[in-house]
Amino acid sequence: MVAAALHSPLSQSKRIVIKIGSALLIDAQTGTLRSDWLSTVADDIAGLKSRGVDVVIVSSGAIALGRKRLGLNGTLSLSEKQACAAAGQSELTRAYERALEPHHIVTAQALLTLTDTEDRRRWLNARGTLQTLIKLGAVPIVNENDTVATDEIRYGDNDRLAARVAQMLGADTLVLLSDIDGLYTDDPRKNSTAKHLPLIDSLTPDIMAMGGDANAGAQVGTGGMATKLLAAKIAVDAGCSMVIMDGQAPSPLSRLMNGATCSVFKASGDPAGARAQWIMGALKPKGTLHIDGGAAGAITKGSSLLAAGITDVSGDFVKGDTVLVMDLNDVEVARGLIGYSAVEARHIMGRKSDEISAILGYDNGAAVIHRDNMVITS
Ligand SMILES: Nc1ncnc2c1ncn2[C@@H]1O[C@H](COP(=O)(O)OP(=O)(O)O)[C@@H](O)[C@H]1O
Ligand SMILES: N[C@@H](CCC(=O)OP(=O)(O)O)C(=O)O
Repeated sequence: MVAAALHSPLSQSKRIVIKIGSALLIDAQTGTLRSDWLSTVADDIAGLKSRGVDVVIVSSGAIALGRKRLGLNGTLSLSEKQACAAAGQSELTRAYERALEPHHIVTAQALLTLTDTEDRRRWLNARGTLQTLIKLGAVPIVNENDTVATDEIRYGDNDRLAARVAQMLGADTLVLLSDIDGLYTDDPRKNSTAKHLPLIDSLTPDIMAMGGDANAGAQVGTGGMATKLLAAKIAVDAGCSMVIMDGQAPSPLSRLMNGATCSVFKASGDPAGARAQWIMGALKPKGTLHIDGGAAGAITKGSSLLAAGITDVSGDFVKGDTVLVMDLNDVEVARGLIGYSAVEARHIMGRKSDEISAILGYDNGAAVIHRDNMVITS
């Protein structure tokens, strides 16, 4: 059972993404899974969930496990890595299932590509699936979809994928379990005078330079410290604190709760604020929805926007685009990421949510704009 120490980086967390690197899961000598260690992680996860914390795992290890199963040694080509990932992924998922089953926790495999986290239509789909799994009490086990992820369109490391998942889900904490207890001023395996940094308030160019080259130090996995710093940038900008700790010994999350040495990268703001800024700033509106007085009242009180309150649709947009929401006097009330295309929105405007599937032949959910994807601007 995990009990939160007052000043632990996890003490205030409500939603945590935990990234587990290959070096922790797989024994470097034998290439086999460290299942005893994994069951202590499962105990920690069960403790967190019993306190009401949402937990999502991003786990590497498919390539390392598949390499052993397929009997491949030495440097691998990209297609060999992809083949190993395909052969190892089922074993990886099974390992989490076995570890969490005794706690009656359901696991769910989610394989994502770079495009799924960058293209907003796919982003909304992935987010919807993961949010639903969390709501149902399951623990999603995320990895990169290596089968389709070629060099140009792949992360290649799960540090940044984990940060994108944290951003997508509005997590407040991202924990990278690594083979090192945090960020040092230089690679401590090469420079014995390197100093440990317990708290990083700002990702200055000096800090970013401390990671050196990607792949430095990595024996079993990929990435080194450089990709962890890139992940930190994504996470803190999304209002999510990031922790790097040495996860090699058993019960890493309990140890973190009890004050284990780590590096904490402080979030700038909170996830809701960062998301609002993202919707308002970075994304150019592609269309406008006009809504009636009842809908304007409902969304300003925090409800999602339903089709029934929409009176007019203009512009040409697809699912995931930003649209403006105007009242009947042409005053902007809100803007947000829409769950339907312009064509679909024109078909369903003014209609009841339970009519959507009969009108379109499918249903992307009752919310034309979900409250989590909308900023009230009036
Ligand atoms: N400034 C630094 N601080 C800490 N570790 C560093 C630094 N620069 C490079 N490294 C190396 O990065 C390694 C961690 O990366 P990696 O092995 O890829 O971890 P993981 O498998 O958890 O993704 C460390 O073992 C260390 O050798
Ligand atoms: N998708 C790959 C991830 C590779 C990777 O990021 O490894 P690591 O540096 O150990 O986190 C796999 O499952 O092997």
